Amino acid sequence: MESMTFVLFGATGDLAKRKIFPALYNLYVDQKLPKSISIIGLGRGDLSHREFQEKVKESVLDFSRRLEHDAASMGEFLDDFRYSKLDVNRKEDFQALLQLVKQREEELNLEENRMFYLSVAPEFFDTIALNIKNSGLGQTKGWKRLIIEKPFGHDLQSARELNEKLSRAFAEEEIYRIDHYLGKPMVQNLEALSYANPILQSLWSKKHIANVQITASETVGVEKRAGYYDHAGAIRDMVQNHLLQILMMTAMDTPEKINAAEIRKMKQKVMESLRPLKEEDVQNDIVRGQYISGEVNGQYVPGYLGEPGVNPSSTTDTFVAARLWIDNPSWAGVPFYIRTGKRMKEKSTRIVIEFKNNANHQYKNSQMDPNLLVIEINPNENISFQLNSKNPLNNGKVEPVKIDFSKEQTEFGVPEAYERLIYDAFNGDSTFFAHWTEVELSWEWVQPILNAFEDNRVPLYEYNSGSYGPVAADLLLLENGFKWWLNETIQESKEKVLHT
Ligand SMILES: NC(=O)C1=CN([C@@H]2O[C@H](COP(=O)(O)OP(=O)(O)OC[C@H]3O[C@@H](n4cnc5c(N)ncnc54)[C@H](OP(=O)(O)O)[C@@H]3O)[C@@H](O)[C@H]2O)C=CC1
Ligand SMILES: O=C1O[C@H](COP(=O)(O)O)[C@@H](O)[C@H](O)[C@H]1O
Repeated sequence: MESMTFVLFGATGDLAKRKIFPALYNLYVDQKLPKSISIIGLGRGDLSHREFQEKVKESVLDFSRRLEHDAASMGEFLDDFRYSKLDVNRKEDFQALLQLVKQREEELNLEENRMFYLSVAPEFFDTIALNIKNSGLGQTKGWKRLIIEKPFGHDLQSARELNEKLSRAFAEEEIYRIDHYLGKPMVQNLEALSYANPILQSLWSKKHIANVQITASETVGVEKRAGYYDHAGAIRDMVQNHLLQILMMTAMDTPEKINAAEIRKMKQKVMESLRPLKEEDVQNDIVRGQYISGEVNGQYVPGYLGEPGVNPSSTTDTFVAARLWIDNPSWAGVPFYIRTGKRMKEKSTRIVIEFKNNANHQYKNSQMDPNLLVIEINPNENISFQLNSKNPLNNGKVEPVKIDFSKEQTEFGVPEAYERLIYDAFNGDSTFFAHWTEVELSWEWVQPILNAFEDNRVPLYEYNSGSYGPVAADLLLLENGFKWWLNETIQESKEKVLHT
């Protein structure tokens, strides 16, 4: 891998502490960091290089998936880190940064490859990009790349404005927009499931699939992020980015070649075929909810309006469910249902593919469950297939059987999303980063929902913490003769589990 400089804006923040430093450490242990690298952390406070290295070490000890640490190699890892004080609005701080970057490039004999990671509030993205350009940091003999965190804009217009500003300093192919769901192994696996399994490829369309359900439910509430969340809601926090990205990855046609350009082209086609929401569709196809108090995992928790920092009369959505239609030859007529919510009964991100069930027509009086393909993304990673089979222990009755394709976990766990994504960015592989066109098309689809929420044209249903969300979300499926396949309903089936 080429030598490089990694500049981290927001190096004293929460994301750096919990995700970015542990990811860099695990990449280092797995020998996936460039052999020669200079890592420069930035924050507004006064910190010596040594104090900063201690902070990095603490975060690795607290949050790394690896629990064993060798002091000598930890020392070597920390040696790559330096700190520079920087306020995004102070041009002279960018000059000081440039001097440090150059000094380290000389000391370590690095190529002039520079990666800038913006782990700061989004309102700083454009100022930083501009200052990188104007200070000379962006003029390199090698490459330059920009990694940015979400949220990418607050609505369609602000996203477009932001993109226009960023594009004055960085070309599209230099921008890596992080959507950490795209770093999850099972999401990355979606394209392989179809191209590597001809049997699935032949089933993967409206001919055999009755509906697709994508769920991202969480047990946590708003936690300490009310300042951000109360202005964002589930629609901006989860739907516009993560859920639509999963939808694209699930519904895309198999690309001719497996590379970033082809995969992104296929994803874009899905978004282009997504039926736009008319004003009246929003009321019919979107369900909005907000949690009230209840019990989660046996513990009483307050409602959203009682959370610290939340406006007591807030109408922010903490739950959204939607019915979507992809009007292309593969999926016309197949409803896609998505839903996400905080303070729900279980933490579960998964895709359930329900196959068409002709057996009940052919064999009168039989009430067989449909075949289901369940792709569990988080917290467990697993693929299972539900078939119907005779049970010799129940008078040969035909019952659902779940076949489980789980992989053994290693002692250190699998690389986290941030490890995979940072590694890909080091290598210039943008396959699992969101392209601007995808982001723009996602905002275009979401914008009528934002307008309807803003104007209160969609009811705001209360749901109990610890529940599966408002009943209206069940009706969304019932209208088409379906139901949400919950973890517990799938597991209610007598299980015969075959491990690969
Ligand atoms: N935390 C998370 O789990 C997630 C965060 N994100 C996104 O990541 C980004 C960072 O989030 P997070 O780490 O939680 O935020 P924090 O508030 O914890 O940290 C913000 C960082 O920005 C720095 N900063 C603030 N103002 C300035 C300024 N004027 N000039 C230079 N630096 C400044 C802070 O430095 P100082 O210490 O000097 O104040 C700090 O390092 C945001 O875009 C967020 O939306 C995305 C997904 C998850
Ligand atoms: O981006 C976000 O994702 C998390 C959920 O991520 P997961 O990997 O635990 O599924 C969510 O809690 C947060 O509100 C949102 O900003």
